[in-house]
Amino acid sequence: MDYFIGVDLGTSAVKAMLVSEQGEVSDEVSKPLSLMQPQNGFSEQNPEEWAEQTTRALKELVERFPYDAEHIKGLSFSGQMHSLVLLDKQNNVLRNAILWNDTRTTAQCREIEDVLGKERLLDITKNPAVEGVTLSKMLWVKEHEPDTWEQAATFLLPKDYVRYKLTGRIHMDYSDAAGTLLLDIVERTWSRDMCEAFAIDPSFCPPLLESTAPVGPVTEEISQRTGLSRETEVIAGGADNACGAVGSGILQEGRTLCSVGTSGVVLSYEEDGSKDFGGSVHYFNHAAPDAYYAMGVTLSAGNSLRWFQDVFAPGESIGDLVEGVEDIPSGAGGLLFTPYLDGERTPHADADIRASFIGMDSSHGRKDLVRSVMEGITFSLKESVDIIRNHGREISSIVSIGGGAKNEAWLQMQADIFEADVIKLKSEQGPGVGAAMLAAYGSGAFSSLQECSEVFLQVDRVFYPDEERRETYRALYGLYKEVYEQTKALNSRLQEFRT
Ligand SMILES: Nc1ncnc2c1ncn2[C@@H]1O[C@H](COP(=O)(O)OP(=O)(O)O)[C@@H](O)[C@H]1O
Ligand SMILES: O=C(CO)[C@@H](O)[C@H](O)COP(=O)(O)O
Repeated sequence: MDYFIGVDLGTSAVKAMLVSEQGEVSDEVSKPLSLMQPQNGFSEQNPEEWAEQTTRALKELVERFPYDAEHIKGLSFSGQMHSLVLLDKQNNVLRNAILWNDTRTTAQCREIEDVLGKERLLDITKNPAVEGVTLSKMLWVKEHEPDTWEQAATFLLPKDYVRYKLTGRIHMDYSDAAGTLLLDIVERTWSRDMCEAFAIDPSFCPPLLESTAPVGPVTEEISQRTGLSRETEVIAGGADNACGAVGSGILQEGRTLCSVGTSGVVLSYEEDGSKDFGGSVHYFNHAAPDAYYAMGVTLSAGNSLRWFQDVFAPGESIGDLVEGVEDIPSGAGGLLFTPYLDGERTPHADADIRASFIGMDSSHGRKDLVRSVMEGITFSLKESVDIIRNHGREISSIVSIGGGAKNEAWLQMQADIFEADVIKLKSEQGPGVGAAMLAAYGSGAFSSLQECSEVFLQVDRVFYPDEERRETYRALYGLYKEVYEQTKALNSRLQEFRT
């Protein structure tokens, strides 16, 4: 039997999964990644750690593989989006990567809008200038670390750097390039207008390819270190949300995805690049050929729960922390949480807003707070569902993936709040499964991703909205939305006290 490996380079961990040609996940390895937050709004990781932990994960997976490594026919990648890796002429890393959830670049976002005008920016890139996008991070380095910028010869995104370390070849696929704000997403070329406007030499941008394209074998050194065969096809891979979409069967119009990882996203398939969301959500190239998707992003989704566990339940697992939330009534006894721990992206592109608990009283226990964190994250994602619905998409069912989909009470909450059926697949690791599917299709095991999805993806359970809870949540959602407006000015005034 043939096997395929999907590597998902997330923010909290790199996960490698081995999937058989019949779509069975036969093994998984996860290696944690450290996050550096040296200052309020800053978020960085060391690219060498990504490469090292990925290599370790692959070595473990291959060591445990009971057959000859040549049975592993393909390997591909899914990676956290936008995070900037700068390389010098010898392809050495020049500084820590500035991550997708780093919000230091508000001034650079306004600069991008001022230079181009919002309309023209949307015409070219289809996306707004938000702190997450890679171009704003480049401009920050240019301004604040000119010596580093001077030495920079090219840039990569996280999984591209890992793939470079494994194969010795430099590329970027369209689905990830779309998140840089330098790609003309319809023409699928680096935008000459964007590069010229910000004095970025076209040679700085890596060669582009399809997510499904073969890039060559792993190097001899990596083959020695991991046990991987040099016969295994390495396939380019894609942005984690694009891979999540592949790994959840979001391969035709009308399909929608919700992911709760470190970030949270709601994403809907788009057949072409012609729809106009006016920059209210992202519009990116899919990892599936010739397709797109619209996507809203909650910056601190799973991260809000992880933060809560870190501060109030250190040493306990998130699984233990969320146990029993289903016994707490909807609305957590009048408690609302807004998940703006690191600012927000959709629907409020606001780096200064911060999180709140509203309505806390002495009857509330820890479980009430946990439920309200989960509800607040879900309300935030509902705002993205609404934007996509308001642009004419009917959303009656949503596939739910990411670490958050491990908890069934949360999936029920999603159904009640989104007012849609929520589908749980056999594996909640959409990006990893999607990367394995790209590996399988890209190495020739299937004639299309659709065909591959019919073999690889199986529904485990469907959660249906409950009428009574839906009504409760409708009322609470109205109040939730007011919290942003009511706390915005207060948060601006608190800014000077942040460290
Ligand atoms: N048992 C669980 N129940 C609910 N949520 C969970 C559980 N385990 C992890 N999570 C959530 O999933 C998040 C991690 O999801 P994951 O998809 O692995 O993220 P990433 O790809 O960003 O590394 C955590 O931050 C946490 O909030
Ligand atoms: O910034 C975005 C999407 O625009 C994030 O979704 C990142 O892609 C990180 O994803 P996770 O670590 O949460 O999977």
